[in-house]
Amino acid sequence: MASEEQLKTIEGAKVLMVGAGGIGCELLKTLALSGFRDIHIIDMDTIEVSNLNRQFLFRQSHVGQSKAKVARDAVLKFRPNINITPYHANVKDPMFNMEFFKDFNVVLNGLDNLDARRHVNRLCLAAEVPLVESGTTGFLGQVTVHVKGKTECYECQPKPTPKTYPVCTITSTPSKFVHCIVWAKDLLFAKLFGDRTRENDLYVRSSDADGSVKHSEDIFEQSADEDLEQYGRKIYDNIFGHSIEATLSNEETWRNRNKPKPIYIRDVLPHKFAKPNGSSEENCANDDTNISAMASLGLKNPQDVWSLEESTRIFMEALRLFNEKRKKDVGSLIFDKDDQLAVEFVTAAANIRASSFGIPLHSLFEAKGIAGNIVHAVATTNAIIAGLIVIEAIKVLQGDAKKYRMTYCVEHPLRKMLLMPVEPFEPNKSCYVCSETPLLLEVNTRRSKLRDVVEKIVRSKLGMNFPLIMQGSNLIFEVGDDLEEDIAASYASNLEKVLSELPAPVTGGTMLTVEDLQQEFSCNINIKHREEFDEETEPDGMVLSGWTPAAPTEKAAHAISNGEGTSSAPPGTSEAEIVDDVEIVPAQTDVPVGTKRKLTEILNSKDGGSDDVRQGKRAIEVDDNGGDDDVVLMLEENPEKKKRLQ
Ligand SMILES: Nc1ncnc2c1ncn2[C@@H]1O[C@H](COP(=O)(O)OP(=O)(O)OP(=O)(O)O)[C@@H](O)[C@H]1O
Ligand SMILES: [Zn+2]
Repeated sequence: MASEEQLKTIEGAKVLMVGAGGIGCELLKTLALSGFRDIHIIDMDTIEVSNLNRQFLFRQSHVGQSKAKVARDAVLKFRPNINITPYHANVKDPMFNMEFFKDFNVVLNGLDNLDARRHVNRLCLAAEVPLVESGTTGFLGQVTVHVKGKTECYECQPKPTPKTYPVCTITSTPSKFVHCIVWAKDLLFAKLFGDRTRENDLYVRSSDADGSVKHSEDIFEQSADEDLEQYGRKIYDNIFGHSIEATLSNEETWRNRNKPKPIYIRDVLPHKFAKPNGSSEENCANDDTNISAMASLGLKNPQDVWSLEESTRIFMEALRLFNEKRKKDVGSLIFDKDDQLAVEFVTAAANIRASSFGIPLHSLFEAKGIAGNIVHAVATTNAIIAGLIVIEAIKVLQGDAKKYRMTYCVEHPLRKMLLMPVEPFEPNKSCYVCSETPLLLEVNTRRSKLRDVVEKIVRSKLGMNFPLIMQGSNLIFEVGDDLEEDIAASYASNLEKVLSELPAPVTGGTMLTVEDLQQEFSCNINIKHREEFDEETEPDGMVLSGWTPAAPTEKAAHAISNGEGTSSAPPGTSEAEIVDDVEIVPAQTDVPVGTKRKLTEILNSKDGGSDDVRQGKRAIEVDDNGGDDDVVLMLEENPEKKKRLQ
């Protein structure tokens, strides 16, 4: 229960929530029930069926409607006298500018992507409004507090880039199911149904009539004398048969690996693959996203693992359906985890490849999770996180800086849950966002074009949407709808010039100023000329640095991926092991049962004692503030140990 003083603060506060999804629904409900009376919500999405299992403010009848608006209506039903203002819009829209942000006492994020989080962080810094940031990944989650000048900003700690795999593992030597999924989704699916003019590492071979193998790109084209079944069989044999055969010819590759087995369709489906009788196509053909190869083959349970024959049938049927029912999309499709037919095709192709490489097969449900980079959301984690957001918001509104906590919800290797509150970190002095520290860009100024810097650095690494680039007082590039024609043309021509040949040349020693007026954000980049870059480790052909995390031994925060490397992981996890996008956090303590220790002591303890913890021999209570009520408990063997969570 809130104290009277807290209630007064709560009732007078104007709060902005960004995101009305899994965390957002919980948060809006908790805010309303805690007494908040003036809440604004921005969400750009409409409700999807897949949201209904956890976004409890939404019902089947709301599918297709604005999340922000429906969330408002649902909460007003039980709190009719409060003000909730919904915006069905992207938080990056220009209307949500610094002036808009300034109007709020606190901003609460319930987002799911790095881009939007960075954008909100920058506007909160510019408007000097405190931000309570959050994220969840399955059982993991965190709430962090960002107050300009007092605590670190959301970008003070570098975020990890999403996990990538070496191309050769994907194209030639997969050893895990995820490698097969990446191959099926990013190479095969893209090649067959996406933009064929794009570079694609799928290396395929086609056999001549006489059986010899020749390299051929055009096997992906259906030739005039082929029907769809022949076309499908040709592709199947090439990617699962001939190309495997070809990689086997390189003995060296297989010296220490299990050799894959080529698969030819005649051995799996010897007879013509007739269109199934009584298929349910009629029932589902109206909506593209409902067209399903599983439905037309009568396979119902997404949790079943298909046999090689079933995967082969799905592969052929999905290929047919794309070409017959979704012909208009073919050539421009991008894999989408909510596109049923795309998921079916990718699952089937990944499983056929997995069969070939002796990798365990997976169900469509599992494959979809891997392909969509999905860690299935846990409603309870969202509810816990929403509660913690409100607790921090109240502290922020009361200006109770000493009590701010960043709280991490950790799934321990033993699958015991741990809530871990830590004092927020100070701003990182080398953060290019909240301090004025310049960045350093090593680049070959005689080879790289301005376009490379804009795309690879300014947009991608710095997350700017409307960048403006200056060399000294010379404007060399700007994005905007209202540019005069001749200026727009000169910027367009600058993009194609190498840096050293720009009208205001950019060479070693030059300092660039990069601004995003919409984000009210600007930073400086010192340029250092470098001739060579390592293709493997520096694929961008340029390296941005000068922005380092705060020293890990003091207070370290890392990031657990949430969708796109978005959320943060607990302190003391600097050696966290990243396994398929989820960080596994090593246990870090050696404390006798029942002992209370300050969190910093525990995090700094060298010997770790983590084996004991992993084996369930100890119970640890972490009290970060000698009796403060932010107490965390990890229970091992003895389940009746004290439980006190906030
Ligand atoms: N730039 C943005 N502007 C406004 N809202 C955004 C922006 N980016 C993300 N969101 C919203 O943040 C919410 C995040 O919620 P959540 O993580 O539960 O994702 P979801 O899309 O609802 O579910 P899932 O991705 O798991 O299917 C979404 O409702 C999404 O629309
Ligand atoms: Zn910062």
